[in-house]
Amino acid sequence: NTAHDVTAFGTGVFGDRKMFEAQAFEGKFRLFDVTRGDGVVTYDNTTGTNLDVFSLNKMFKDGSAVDAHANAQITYDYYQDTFGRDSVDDNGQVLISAVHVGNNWNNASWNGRQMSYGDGDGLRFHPLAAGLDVAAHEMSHGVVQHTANLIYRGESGALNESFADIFGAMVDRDDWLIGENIMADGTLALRSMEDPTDLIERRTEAPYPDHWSKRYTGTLDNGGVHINSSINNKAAYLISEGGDHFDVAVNGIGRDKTEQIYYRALSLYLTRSSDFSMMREAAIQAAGDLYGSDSDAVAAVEQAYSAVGVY
Ligand SMILES: CCCCC[C@H](S)C(=O)N[C@@H](Cc1ccccc1)C(=O)N[C@@H](C)C(=O)O
Ligand SMILES: [Zn+2]
Repeated sequence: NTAHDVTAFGTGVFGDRKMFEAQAFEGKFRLFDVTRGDGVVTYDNTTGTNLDVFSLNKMFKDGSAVDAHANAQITYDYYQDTFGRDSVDDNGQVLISAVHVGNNWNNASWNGRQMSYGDGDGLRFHPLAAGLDVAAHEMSHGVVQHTANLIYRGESGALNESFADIFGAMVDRDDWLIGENIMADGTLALRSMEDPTDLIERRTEAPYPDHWSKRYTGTLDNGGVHINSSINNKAAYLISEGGDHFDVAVNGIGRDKTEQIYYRALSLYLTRSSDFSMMREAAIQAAGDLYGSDSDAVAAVEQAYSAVGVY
């Protein structure tokens, strides 16, 4: 009685019904998708044993498990379809998600091996697994780890966080907001790439920075990795959508070219200690490789980084 792929069904955190690949094994069904790489698997951390989110029929009722599993599949497919990348390591590594981690934990993480999702406290966050951009954010940390492996501190750490947000917004493609569907406190989102200053960052109680001159230089948050990420997020937004920012006009080139430029910069040119200035150079080089050194893409990258004060 070998395991085999089945189409299963479930209800997400917000009651949305969805369909996804799971596995039939020994008369039960479990959230192990054998059709993507070496697998996409989701388990319930409260009972602690791997693969144990199962159902006696093809209906799964744990909303966080359903959302985490479906969102991991969507994000796996994004990297495969957009860049030809097979999972976080480009070698099919099993994509593992754990749900119900911690006690009403208001966060989600990538720990070097797996994605973990908290349930949120219902005041700040709803269960974080419900956010497609959360799954894409966390899986993208895995991609960063297997490429530039940017040190998670200071400017390289802010780039690490920014790449997680950039690809998060490219997977959850209908806006430039991060966490917009899981906020329980009435705020617009956790972060905005379109206008970072729309939102107050809780550690500094100041608007997120949208220019290098406004960068955080303190020691909180590993030197502001979730704060200064907004400077690079704004540059990515401007490259794609264009706009006037601090009297610099940027002519946007769209999401498709923008995601290719960032993926190439991340996977070919950036290193562990790269800073914002090196990010500018890597993106110019990647844009030139892809679209020509005198292309609109190169011009957009130069304009966007100048607009946020990075040279
Ligand atoms: C172990 C501690 C957590 C490490 C930071 C993780 S990678 C992270 O950045 N998590 C995201 C979660 C997220 C993503 C998208 C949308 C909403 C929430 C994050 O931004 N966490 C914020 C709350 C933070 O840690 O400040
Ligand atoms: Zn992160």
